[in-house]
Amino acid sequence: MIKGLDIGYIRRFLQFAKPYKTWGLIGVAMLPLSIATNLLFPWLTIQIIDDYLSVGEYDGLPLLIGLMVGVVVVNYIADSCYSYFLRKTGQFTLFDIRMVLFGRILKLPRTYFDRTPTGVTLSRLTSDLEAISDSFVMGVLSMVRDLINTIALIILMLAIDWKLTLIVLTVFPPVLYITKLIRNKLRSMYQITRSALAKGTGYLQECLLGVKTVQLYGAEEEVERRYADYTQEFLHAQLKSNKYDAVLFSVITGVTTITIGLIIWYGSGKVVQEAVTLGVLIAFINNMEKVFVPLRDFTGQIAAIQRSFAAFDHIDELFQEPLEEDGRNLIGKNDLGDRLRTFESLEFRDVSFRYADDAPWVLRNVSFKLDKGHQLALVGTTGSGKSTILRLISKVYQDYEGSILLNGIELSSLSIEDAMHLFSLMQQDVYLFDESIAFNIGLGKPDIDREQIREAARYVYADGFIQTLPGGYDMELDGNGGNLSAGQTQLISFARAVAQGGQVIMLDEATSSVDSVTENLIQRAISRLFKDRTVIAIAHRLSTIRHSDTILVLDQGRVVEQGNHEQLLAQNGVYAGLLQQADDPDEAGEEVVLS
Ligand SMILES: Nc1ncnc2c1ncn2[C@@H]1O[C@H](COP(=O)(O)OP(=O)(O)OP(=O)(O)O)[C@@H](O)[C@H]1O
Repeated sequence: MIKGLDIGYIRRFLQFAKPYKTWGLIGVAMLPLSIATNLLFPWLTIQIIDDYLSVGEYDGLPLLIGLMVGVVVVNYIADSCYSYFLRKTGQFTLFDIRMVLFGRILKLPRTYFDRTPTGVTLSRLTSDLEAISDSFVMGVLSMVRDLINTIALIILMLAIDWKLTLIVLTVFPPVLYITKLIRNKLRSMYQITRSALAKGTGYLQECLLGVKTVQLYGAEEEVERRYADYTQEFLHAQLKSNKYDAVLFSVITGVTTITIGLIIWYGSGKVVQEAVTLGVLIAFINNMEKVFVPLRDFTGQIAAIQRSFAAFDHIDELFQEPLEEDGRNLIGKNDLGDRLRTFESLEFRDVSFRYADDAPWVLRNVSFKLDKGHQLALVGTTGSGKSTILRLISKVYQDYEGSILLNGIELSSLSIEDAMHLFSLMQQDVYLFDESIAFNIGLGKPDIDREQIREAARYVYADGFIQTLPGGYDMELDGNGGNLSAGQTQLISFARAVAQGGQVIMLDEATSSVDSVTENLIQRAISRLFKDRTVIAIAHRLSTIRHSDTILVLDQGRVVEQGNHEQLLAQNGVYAGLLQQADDPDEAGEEVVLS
């Protein structure tokens, strides 16, 4: 009956529902009560009319009417509890699924994010889970209740008067057929509505992200026109489905009225012949709505449940997506002991890497060694592989060839947590949260207190400008640090790296130009780091790297030169060439930009 039903999905879903099974069972227990009271109502109607009102007997009538009120109240309570407890079970289950899924997403490898647009992952956690909640949980709940109620009601009607019931049943097949036809139309309309909405939302997201560019280039009208196209498509699909909905509603109302007419026509003749009692006739008329409305909703519920299978499928894909550390043979904490307490050395031995199996090699046989207290600068033209080296050290990508040894231990056999506490990264494209400056430096870690945050800021010469901002360290940032200058953003990123306490600083120096005062602070901060710390830097300015112990010159993923500033100048090779390109091969060229 339900195409594409996969019991596996449901079983996995039910695993999550296990902790809430008591609520689920209470909800299910309400079902017999709801059905029993639903059936008692027509039965009592017949008793009241035939045994009391028709024969003018009033003794005991108040008791029956009281019973009827009681039945209605119990039916109402049973129905409410059924929905309440089962929905509650569903909501808690979905909450758990959402949290587990989010935790999983955070642990997915970078390659997943490279090949999956953000919007897709976002819709898994939002619209897909909503679809399960709305279409599956609600669809199944109402379908099960309606189905059992309708069948029970028809059995009762058959038991009371099978001929009258046959009149009702003959109307069933054409009603089901017409409903199915209209539902099919509705389904395709819903699909168009959803895809129009998804396209419109995607476009909206893109526009909001790029709103500054839109305003800068005066592209508002064009963007508005395109958005209007998407929104109109959505509106038209909605209007059409509205029309079919209205038709379906009228058909069912019309069929119910016609059936009631037929029952009155046939039944009243039988009442005159005393073959059917008046009570039975009234009870039948009374029940028509209860039979036809679920019939109207039935095909819709099936469609909703089918829709939810697509969502189950999507969510299941995320559950099947291998995690970063799945299948890797990691060294346990006990075996590791103290070997990673302090940084001693990092060595690349013949490391080659490409971003995908069918992608070109980005690093080829790269070898170098960085010892504690030393500085390594990575230099090379754009796309030569500098950032890739930092990404491999940060374990953002893991499937390298060759060997990367951290304190002599293969990096791929270490968990991110064990390896990365030794490193702090100062990124070019730093992300600042919509929180205070203090939060952004300490990243909300409870073991970093306010004094340590200030100390880190002082160390990188950021304290001065932070003090002058309104609210100082408590100033709230917004829009990824939109209320700070590019240079200030860099300094906060430096303070963040220092506050995180990594023993090796990985610096990806920004190329963006900033005002000369801030530039000066940035250069002083970098010089201080180069003097005090172990550093691996992608540096663009000669002033940054000339005092490094080792400069690694990369060209198309290969190390073409290696040595200190003087040695490389003496070689008069690529490094010297890069300096010449930067127009100032001279030692005095403090502001020379290398790439
Ligand atoms: N996520 C990725 N997927 C596929 N290829 C990538 C990815 N990131 C980088 N590359 C490719 O790898 C090569 C090296 O890139 P990388 O970012 O390491 O260069 P870079 O030397 O740091 O350049 P720049 O100085 O411009 O930042 C480039 O050809 C780039 O196109």
